[in-house]
Amino acid sequence: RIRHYRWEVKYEFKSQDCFRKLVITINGRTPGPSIRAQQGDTVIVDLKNSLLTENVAIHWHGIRQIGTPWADGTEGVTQCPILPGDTFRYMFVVDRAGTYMYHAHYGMQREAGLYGSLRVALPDGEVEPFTYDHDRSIILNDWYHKSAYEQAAGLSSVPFVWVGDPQSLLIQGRGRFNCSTPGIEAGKCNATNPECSPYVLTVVPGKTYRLRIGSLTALAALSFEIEGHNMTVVEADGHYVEPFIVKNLFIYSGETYSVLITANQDPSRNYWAVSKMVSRNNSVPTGLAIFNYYPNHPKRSPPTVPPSGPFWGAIEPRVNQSLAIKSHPNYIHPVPQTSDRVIILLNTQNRINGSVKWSINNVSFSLPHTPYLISLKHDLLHTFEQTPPPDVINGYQTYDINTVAPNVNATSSNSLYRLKFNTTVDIILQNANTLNVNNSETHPWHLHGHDFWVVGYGSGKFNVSEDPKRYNLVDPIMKNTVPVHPYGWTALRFVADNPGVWAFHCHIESHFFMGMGAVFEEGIEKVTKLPSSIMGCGDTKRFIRP
Ligand SMILES: O=C1O[C@H]([C@@H](O)CO)C(O)=C1O
Repeated sequence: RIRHYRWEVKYEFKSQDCFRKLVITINGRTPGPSIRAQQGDTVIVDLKNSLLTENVAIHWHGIRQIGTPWADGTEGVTQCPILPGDTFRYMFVVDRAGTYMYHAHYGMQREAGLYGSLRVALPDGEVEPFTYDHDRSIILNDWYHKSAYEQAAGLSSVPFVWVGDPQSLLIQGRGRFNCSTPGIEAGKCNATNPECSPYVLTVVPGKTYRLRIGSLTALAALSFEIEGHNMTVVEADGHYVEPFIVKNLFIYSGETYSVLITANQDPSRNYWAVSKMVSRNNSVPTGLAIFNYYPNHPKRSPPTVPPSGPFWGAIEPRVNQSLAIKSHPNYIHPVPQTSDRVIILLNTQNRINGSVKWSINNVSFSLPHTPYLISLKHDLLHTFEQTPPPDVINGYQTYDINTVAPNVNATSSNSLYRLKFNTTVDIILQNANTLNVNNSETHPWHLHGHDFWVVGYGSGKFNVSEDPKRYNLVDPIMKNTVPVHPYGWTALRFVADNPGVWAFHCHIESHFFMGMGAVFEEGIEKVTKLPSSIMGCGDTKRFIRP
């Protein structure tokens, strides 16, 4: 079946957290319309760019784009940006049921509000390995009052201006900013604006809800909980997990989970649903929604103080949750027991020409002006640097991940990794100290075009000969986004079997902007004729005939 959507993207003034600012909407909304499809459907989105003075591109997060690598929506990698006034057609097959998302993948537009959810149902006659009465989706986000431009300009200037903490946390597009904060321009903030009234999730006592939770934060790692209710985690990034129960769910930008919640508490009142920023010391107020027991009034505030959530700095519970996520025993995708290539990606914060950057193996990633997919398919190899980045950094064995590096300089490059088609690749994400003493951050890494097996996590420095012996090669979960915890490492395995060019990057918007990413090419010779609609920038203009 075909699911056809017509979207118009434009700037509008909105008050998501009571503070009025310019946001990017789809058909007047942020989050944008939810895409609902069934496994095997073809999704068509005709996207009209009405931003007037700004390009756009949308990425279908978690959709592997098998056979349609040009529809991945990653500006600079798989397509040229969509110009103002143009309408671009995204067309792709959703080949696997699960919980996915979409969002802008151009500059820092995602944090301007261009995102939404994409839910793929099972084919007729198939059932999930769990039961529930109702199915709901929410997206968690953080929210900044400064424009994406101001932030991007700050991040690329000397002296460097960091984006700082978000002003609020949104649950399904609604947050609360304290309008009495000193310095707020008169008329900019209105605490009674219905646009910022809390999101309400209404439940019927006794019923069980599948809540699909996604995070598209620009920066924040989150803990999500519903006061007084446990949650059973049953799905992660489109894969069934061996169910486990949590009181609070840690969720990183780019991840999705399904949890089951039974409305089994005192039905005479409402409860708070809370998102809290963790992993960085912060004073961002928690995001609040109302878990409304029918027939109580949906706007009635719960009689209790919202739960304050876990301590921001506790790493252990977050690592423990990562370790708890395993494949559901009846849905194991067997993982290859050996790999053909091991790439160790050392994550470092660096300084280049006086500005702060992030690098992988000392290479701070920058996008070329001509998208790789087109360059590689049409032999425009002069459009990016041909020396590939290293599989392991020189001196990795002796690199001290626990201190600020003695030499913090890195180089900037738009080179990419070329993978042999159908080979099995291990990626070790190795975390390290930042430019600040005693500091290492959490980075959620997202791979386009694939799911990978998460074969291991560890603390400290990855040991090339010993740690692989402890990999989970029995029932590892498959995901498309995974955290690397402070001072730790995360090991992934995937098969390079999807012809195309795929971004792999930290899903923190400013970190990718600062160079925290890489690109993989595989099977470019198997990619069929590229649609001319993705062309029009850089050296691709030569393919457009009058
Ligand atoms: O990339 C980052 O830069 C700042 C800080 O390290 C430098 O100001 C920060 O907290 C980041 O995550």
